[in-house]
Amino acid sequence: MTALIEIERLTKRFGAFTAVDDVTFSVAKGEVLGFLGPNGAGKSTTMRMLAGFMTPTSGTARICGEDVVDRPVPAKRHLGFLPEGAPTYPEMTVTGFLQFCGRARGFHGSALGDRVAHAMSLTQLEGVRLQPVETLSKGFKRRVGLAAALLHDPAVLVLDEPTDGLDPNQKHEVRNLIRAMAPNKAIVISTHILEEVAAVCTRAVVIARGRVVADATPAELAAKGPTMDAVFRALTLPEVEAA
Ligand SMILES: Nc1ncnc2c1ncn2[C@@H]1O[C@H](COP(=O)(O)OP(=O)(O)OP(=O)(O)O)[C@@H](O)[C@H]1O
Repeated sequence: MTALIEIERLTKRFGAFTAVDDVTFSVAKGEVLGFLGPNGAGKSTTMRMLAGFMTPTSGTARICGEDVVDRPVPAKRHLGFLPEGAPTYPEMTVTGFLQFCGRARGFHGSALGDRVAHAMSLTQLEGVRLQPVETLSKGFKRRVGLAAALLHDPAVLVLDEPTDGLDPNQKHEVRNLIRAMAPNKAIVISTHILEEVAAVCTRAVVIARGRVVADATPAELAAKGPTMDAVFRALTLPEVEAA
C-alpha cells in the first residue's frame, strides 16, 4: 500500500526544549491514524510541521511524495489541514470565508460555488451560511474549519482535534464523515478522546514528551490493559513508564 503521508525522524526544538523528538510514521490510503498523547506531548507541533506551517529542526515529512519543506506548494495541493482553534478572518460570513479559501485553491465561477456548497453540505453548515464566523458557537466554528479543509477534496487530511467543542450529535456526524471519506484518503486526527480511536481510527500512534511510545491498531492498544484509559496512562505517564 502506498503511503500518502511519510514522516521521517521529524524533530522540533524550541531553544533547549525538544517538543518533537525523532518522530517517524507513515499513513497509507484508507488509513485513519489517531494521533494521541497528553497535553503538551507534541501533537500540534508535529501536525503543523506535517502541514508545512512550521519548519522542522531536522527530519522530513512528505505528502503524496512531495517534501513539505522543499516543495511546499505541490505538497499543500494534496493536503487539507484543520489547525487547532477557530478559523481566521472571523468577520467573514461562512460562505464568504469558504469562497475565499476556494479562490485561494484556484476555483472560480460555478466550480467554486459547487465546491463551497458541497463542503457546507458535508459539514451541515447551510443554516448558518450568511452568519459571520465570529458569531458562531465553538462547534460551528470547528465545522467551518473542517469545511475549509475538505473544500478541494485532498488526498491527505490532517485534522487537529476535529471534534473539539462539538456536542455528541455533531461528534457523531463528524466521525461518520471521516469514516465515509477514509477509503479514498490518508487521514490523521489528533484527539484526547480515547473512544474516538475505537470509533474511527484504523491505527493509533501515541506520543509522550515528543516521542512515539506506541504505534498499533486500536484492538492491539486495548489489549494492553483493562481499559483504554489505563493503557493511555501506562504509556504516557513517566512514573508508570519508569516503574
Ligand atoms: N512556538 C513555541 N515556542 C515554544 N514552545 C512551544 C511552541 N509551540 C509549542 N511549544 C511547546 O511544545 C510542547 C508541545 O506542544 P504541542 O502544542 O505540540 O502539544 P500538544 O500535544 O498538541 O498538546 P495539547 O494536547 O495540549 O494540544 C509544549 O510543551 C509547548 O509548550
